[in-house]
Amino acid sequence: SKSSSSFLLPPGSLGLPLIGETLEYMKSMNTSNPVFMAQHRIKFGDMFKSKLMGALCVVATKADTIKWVLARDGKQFVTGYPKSFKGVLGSDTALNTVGEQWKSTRKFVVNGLRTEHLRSRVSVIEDLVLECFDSWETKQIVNVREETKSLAFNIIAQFLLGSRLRSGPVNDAVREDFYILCEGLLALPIKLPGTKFSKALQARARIIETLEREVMSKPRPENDEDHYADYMEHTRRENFPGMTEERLLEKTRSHMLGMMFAGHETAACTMLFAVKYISEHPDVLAELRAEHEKIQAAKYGSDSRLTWDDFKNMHFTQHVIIETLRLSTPVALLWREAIEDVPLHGYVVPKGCKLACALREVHHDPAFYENPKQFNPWRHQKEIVNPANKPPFLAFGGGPRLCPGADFAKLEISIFLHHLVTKYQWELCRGDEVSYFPLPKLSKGLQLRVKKCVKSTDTMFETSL
Ligand code: HEM
Repeated sequence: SKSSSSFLLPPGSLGLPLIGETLEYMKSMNTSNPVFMAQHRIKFGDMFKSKLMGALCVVATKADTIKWVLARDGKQFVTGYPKSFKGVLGSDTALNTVGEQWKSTRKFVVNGLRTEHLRSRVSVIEDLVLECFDSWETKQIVNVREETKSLAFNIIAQFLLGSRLRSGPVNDAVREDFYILCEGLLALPIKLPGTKFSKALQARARIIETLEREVMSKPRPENDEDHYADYMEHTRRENFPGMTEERLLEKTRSHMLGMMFAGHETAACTMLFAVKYISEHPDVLAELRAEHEKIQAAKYGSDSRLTWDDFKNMHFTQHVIIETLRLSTPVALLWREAIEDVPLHGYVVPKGCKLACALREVHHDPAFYENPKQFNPWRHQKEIVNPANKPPFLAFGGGPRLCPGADFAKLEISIFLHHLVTKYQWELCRGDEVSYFPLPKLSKGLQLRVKKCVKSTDTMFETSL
């Protein structure tokens, strides 16, 4: 029973009434060296109970436990994101649905992100990347956070709605509201005027209203994307009992917002941190530049466009991306909820209890990663030489819900890095503080003093700011 099994929860602390240890966790993640998890592990062990984001939970920090839990999605666990997630995005995003509804949405999303589709998207993504870099020509200092946020937004917007949401006032309005929406996702779900949660709900309503008035009501240009209409059509065909048109509309709205969220902040954050790390490691930048200059040189002219095969040849770039994801781990916690009493390491995760998978802890575990705080893309080369030594890498999750957008994200980040290192040289303006809540961020957004490459062999600036 619930009462007897809760007796078998692992040791831990439940903190203050209602909010539990949420503020302590957030405070720690808002520093450059979050120690909340490490300190709890020392005190209570690798699996401990806590109260985070308003819910009693068991926190798992070891790779094997996390992989085991993720593999049991839909069997002993279901997705268990905080209330604020459902409130802001709606309960029909892939991340929030379970059972047949989730399978149907998953099928649709995975199909849209298959290699054949990605292959045909290379040039559209490259157009948007080039648009971003063209705008750097008139700037001496660029703020990488702003640039990557708007680039990643434009890429996912193009993927979902094609050219109808291309840059312009509608794009700006939706994007600005989308940032407000994201701020409310992990806020306490308090609907009082002025709270982040309330502002996020208002932003949600405005986004839907704008999209439906300015985008969806306009005819779809030939060969253009319309994820919205296609998703509706797909769901209609699935013929779920009791699916009224109103319900279908709400489901589609929620799915669209979920896709925008899933495909935007994480990718933007990875681009931002990749730029930070490569700027701090000239040896990595040199090898990265060499890889991309080789790709460019093989095209017999710098104006030639990238192809899927070029992407497949960006081997070192993939190590840089994976290492950036390992070190920064954009999604630090994955949330599940037990649907029955689940015995785990001599304890019981009782039915209804949340389980938080601490991915960051896995990626910083010295048992798997030597010098885990060091940025070292070459460490992933060794794994290829000996796959048996492959350490756990969970930045894209695992089990049935493994991120379906992983290749899409790697593609867009690779194209971004290609044009960055072949077109620009830069110098880092120092003074940024790193913190990690809700996603990894930099206090000043990473400012670069940029200079267009005159010839590919130019070296970095000599002067320091
Ligand atoms: C570097 C970029 C990205 C990272 C680090 C990332 C990370 C993740 C993680 C950890 C999950 C699993 C969540 C869970 O199990 O609870 C996930 C799920 C998901 N991601 Fe990504 N993601 C990225 C990019 C993308 C992109 C570009 C898209 C879309 C184009 C996308 C779409 C999704 C969707 C729809 C899900 C839900 C899957 C499901 O519940 O079945 N992601 N992502």
